[in-house]
Amino acid sequence: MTADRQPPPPRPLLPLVGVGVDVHAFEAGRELWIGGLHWPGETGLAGHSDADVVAHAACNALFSAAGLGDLGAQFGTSDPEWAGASGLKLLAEAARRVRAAGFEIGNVSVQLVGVRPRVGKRRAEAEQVLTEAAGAPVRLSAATTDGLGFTGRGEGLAGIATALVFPGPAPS
Ligand SMILES: Nc1ccn([C@@H]2O[C@H](COP(=O)(O)O)[C@@H](O)[C@H]2O)c(=O)n1
Ligand SMILES: C[C@@]1(CO)OP(=O)(O)OP(=O)(O)OC[C@H]1O
Repeated sequence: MTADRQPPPPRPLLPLVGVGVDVHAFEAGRELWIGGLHWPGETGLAGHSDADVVAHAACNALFSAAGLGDLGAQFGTSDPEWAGASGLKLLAEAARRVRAAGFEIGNVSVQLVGVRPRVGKRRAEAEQVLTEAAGAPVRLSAATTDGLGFTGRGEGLAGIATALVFPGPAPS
């Protein structure tokens, strides 16, 4: 059998988990977008897109679970389509690609690592827009790292996510 006639891989019988991380440095003069929300008065993050580390970590976790690589592989910085793109746009497109690859999405959980913004007071709002974008439940939590590391020093923010996907209906 030649390389281009390999049989398709067996369909997984169990749900598949994925992991995702994203980090961006603060950059003065940029707007801050986190969890699909604008945070007025907060310093923004440097990036080719809006640098929403929560949405990006969620995308990375979804791609990881579905075996689709990662954010950079799917949304290259050379593509003007993603210049300035919102995290919600990237998350909606990531979810679309995961479903197109034959998976249903169970849920995504994301933790923001950093001191500011304080996500607790806007958690419900962020979870709503992220869930709408993914078409599946997305939960958001946060931790400060107690002053340690680059997040503790206020140099940037990190997002860490897990995602669960499961095989969709078998193709007929
Ligand atoms: N950006 C953040 C960071 C934390 N929180 C909330 O504060 C709690 C305490 O944080 P620790 O790092 O000291 O554990 C945390 O559990 C969150 O509820 C937040 O809202 N936004
Ligand atoms: C999102 C993309 C594309 O606009 O750019 P950035 O906003 O810089 O974000 P990063 O987390 O470095 O992922 C790479 C790219 O996919």
